[in-house]
Amino acid sequence: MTKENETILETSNVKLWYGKKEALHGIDLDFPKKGITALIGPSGSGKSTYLRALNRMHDLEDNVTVTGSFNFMGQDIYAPTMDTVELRKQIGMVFQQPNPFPFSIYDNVAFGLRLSGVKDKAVLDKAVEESLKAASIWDEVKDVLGKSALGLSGGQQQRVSIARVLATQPKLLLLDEPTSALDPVSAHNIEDTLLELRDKYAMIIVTHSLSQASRISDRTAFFMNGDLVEVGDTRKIFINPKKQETADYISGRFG
Ligand SMILES: Nc1ncnc2c1ncn2[C@@H]1O[C@H](COP(=O)(O)OP(=O)(O)OP(=O)(O)O)[C@@H](O)[C@H]1O
Repeated sequence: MTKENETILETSNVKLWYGKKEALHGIDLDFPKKGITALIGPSGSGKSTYLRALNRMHDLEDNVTVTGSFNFMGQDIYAPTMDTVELRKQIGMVFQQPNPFPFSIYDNVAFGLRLSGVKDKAVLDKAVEESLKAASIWDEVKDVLGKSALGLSGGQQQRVSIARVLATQPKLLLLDEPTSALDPVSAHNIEDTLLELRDKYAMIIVTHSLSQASRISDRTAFFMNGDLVEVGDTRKIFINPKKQETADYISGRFG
């Protein structure tokens, strides 16, 4: 099997500058087609900066320079011809704050498909139902699909945000601290949802919670000061890391 059959995304020598400040110093990191990779590390280590580079979120900011290679299933993410709207359908993002649009639950989930020109009600109905089921929130909202998503709890809003991303059939999900704004029960529900999705999707999650990383991720990458210190099987990183910095961070000696 070639490497491309096993990996969904290969990044190498990724550097990123905010103005003149170099925030990423040459990250080499690949991701398998299925399963969860957690990005951990102290505040300011570059986890979110790296994550946001993967679906070109930095294009929306001034004064950011990105270099390096980003091979997403044979496509160069930073190719000048890349359609970033299409890219973000394939590489969807879930943010720290649940961010439903001020529309009905149904319209939130159907949003991306309608943007792609899908008008057939039966197709939309099916996609909305399947996405809400996959995000483990169908039973809670199936009778109120016409109501505003803003009326839901934070945890429910976050699962609707996940459903909205899933509706466009992404290959890779980026999750930037998706539970840190939620109460513990809602956070636990999101973790369960991600575990349900891990056999179908590649997911990359930035988390400050080491216990969350150890509970849900298959692989863990440890970032520090804009460098990738080490990446490997989560159990190995937590039980027997190769690098002293990783061991110090895992054991709570800093960060
Ligand atoms: N928009 C920005 N402009 C300038 N510098 C930034 C910007 N965003 C992040 N940085 C800097 O880049 C570095 C990496 O930040 P980043 O947010 O990626 O770290 P992080 O590991 O995700 O941190 P946290 O865990 O606190 O979210 C930090 O030094 C940060 O101050």
